[in-house]
Amino acid sequence: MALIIGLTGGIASGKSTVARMLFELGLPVIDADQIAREVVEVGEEAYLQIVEKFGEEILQENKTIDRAKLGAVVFNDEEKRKLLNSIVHPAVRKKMLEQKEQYVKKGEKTIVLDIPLLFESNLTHLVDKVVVVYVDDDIQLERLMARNGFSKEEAEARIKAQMPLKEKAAKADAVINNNGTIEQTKEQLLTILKQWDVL
Ligand SMILES: CC(C)(COP(=O)(O)OP(=O)(O)OC[C@H]1O[C@@H](n2cnc3c(N)ncnc32)[C@H](O)[C@@H]1O)[C@@H](O)C(=O)NCCC(=O)NCCS
Ligand SMILES: Nc1ncnc2c1ncn2[C@@H]1O[C@H](COP(=O)(O)OP(=O)(O)OP(=O)(O)O)[C@@H](O)[C@H]1O
Repeated sequence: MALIIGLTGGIASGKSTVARMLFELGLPVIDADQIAREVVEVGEEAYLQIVEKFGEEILQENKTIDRAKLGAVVFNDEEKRKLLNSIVHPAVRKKMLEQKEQYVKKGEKTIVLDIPLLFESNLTHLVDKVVVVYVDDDIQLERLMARNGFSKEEAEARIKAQMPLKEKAAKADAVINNNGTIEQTKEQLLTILKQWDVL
């Protein structure tokens, strides 16, 4: 039986940073954000539904989805966010599980599912252990504004669309505190993996 690790956290808390470390350690990582991009490529079923429900105004000239525009809509309107989630999430879940099965068939002993909305979407049953990448509120806001060039309001709207990070940390099997340096984060990750006999 493979060990399935769910990697989650808040927006800009450092999930991708930790996912990269896991990948560099040789573990297969399945990235829900990446899959969420693939399932809305031009012509895909989810793409067609998004255009039908949100209108052509959320498209760029080359017909691909304008993610900044769609983000501005859904992170300021809960109903619209739920609508987008209901279109995108089933397709993401299906593809994630297919990829996981392929890794299981290949004989991988540990598989990581990087899922930002693991708790919000009630997907914890898909994993054996949950690691939450945690940062304090002020650092999260700062890093999100810096990385995406968002105003404080834009960044706060995105943070508010998720379960508070402290609540996620309380539900985790292990928490990585990513307030410090990348090196400190790596050390915490290695300790957890050793505890779980992954390394
Ligand atoms: C709204 C969209 C177009 C904005 O795209 P953008 O390129 O700006 O952001 P990106 O996809 O890289 O997401 C960045 C982060 O935002 C957060 N986030 C994304 N979607 C959501 C959501 N529906 N609810 C809460 N947080 C979200 C996650 O922490 C994610 O890691 C895009 O996020 C999207 O299609 N979201 C719906 C699908 C989804 O839930 N994806 C996340 C996990 S499957
Ligand atoms: N320990 C750290 N020290 C300084 N900067 C960091 C640290 N960890 C991550 N960052 C930076 O913070 C930002 C957010 O990190 P990252 O992209 O890994 O978060 P994420 O949780 O994957 O975000 P999202 O939910 O949006 O996908 C990035 O710009 C990253 O380079």
